[in-house]
Amino acid sequence: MPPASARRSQPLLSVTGLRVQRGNATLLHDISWRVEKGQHWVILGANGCGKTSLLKTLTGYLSATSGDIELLGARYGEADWRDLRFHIGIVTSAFHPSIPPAEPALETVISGKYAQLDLWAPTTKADEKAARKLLETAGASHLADREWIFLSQGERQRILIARALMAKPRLLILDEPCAGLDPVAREHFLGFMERLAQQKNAPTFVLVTHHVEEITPAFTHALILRAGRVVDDGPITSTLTNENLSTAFGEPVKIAKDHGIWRLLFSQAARHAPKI
Ligand SMILES: Nc1ncnc2c1ncn2[C@@H]1O[C@H](COP(=O)(O)OP(=O)(O)OP(=O)(O)O)[C@@H](O)[C@H]1O
Repeated sequence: MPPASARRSQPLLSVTGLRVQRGNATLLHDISWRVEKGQHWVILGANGCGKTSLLKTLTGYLSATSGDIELLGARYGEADWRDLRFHIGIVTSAFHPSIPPAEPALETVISGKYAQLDLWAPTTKADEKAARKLLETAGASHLADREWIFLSQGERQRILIARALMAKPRLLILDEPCAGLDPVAREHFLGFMERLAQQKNAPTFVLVTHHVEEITPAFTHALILRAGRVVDDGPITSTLTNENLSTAFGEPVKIAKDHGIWRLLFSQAARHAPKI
């Protein structure tokens, strides 16, 4: 066993020289990224910058052309990615169509323990108890028996977070969790996410978004992407700069904090002369 000092320094996730190529298209170029325990990250970038490709590669749905990914010291390719995937919870609207419309929310949550969509395994009393507790954490106890088809967007996101937490992941990826939420539902959801991230023993959060307003105080670090490359990564205070965000979004922008909320300011010209 390595000495205690080495064990302490092992990152939760380490991505080195990751390149993903499909045909003539290079989706990700030489991505290196290191996530330590206790950090919470936001991945920011414009449409098409490679966020989804990175998430798919981390969760084993897209294979790397070259480079290394290590999760808790286990290297993809050497360890079975299906085992590694249990340590990564992911909440994405891409799952929505795979959830049986008549499945009650409680079962959707329980299915997370088995990393399964469309639960078929027999459930135990202990699973049910754990799922009810998570529904309570998500402020969704009242939805336990409600069928998926009837849940609102905001309710679905909470149920999917509770579902992801069922497997006790070390890393929880939230892929644009506020997409489709009205402004009030979004504020409530951000408050819920913030409380969850601040909890003792919370997994490390990775929030994927286009919107700096969604970066709540729990987030400590940012990875900024542009056209499949890292623009910058590191502590929020040094990465959320006018220069990095202007590069990321391909337009001069300014970043400011207003009553504790990050905002991106555009010049008037951006609205009146859209790029076509
Ligand atoms: N299998 C593929 N073959 C070729 N090109 C692909 C493939 N998958 C994705 N791409 C391209 O790679 C680029 C990055 O796509 P990706 O979905 O990762 O972007 P994104 O940052 O998630 O975008 P958005 O914010 O719009 O969801 C896009 O230009 C996309 O068209």
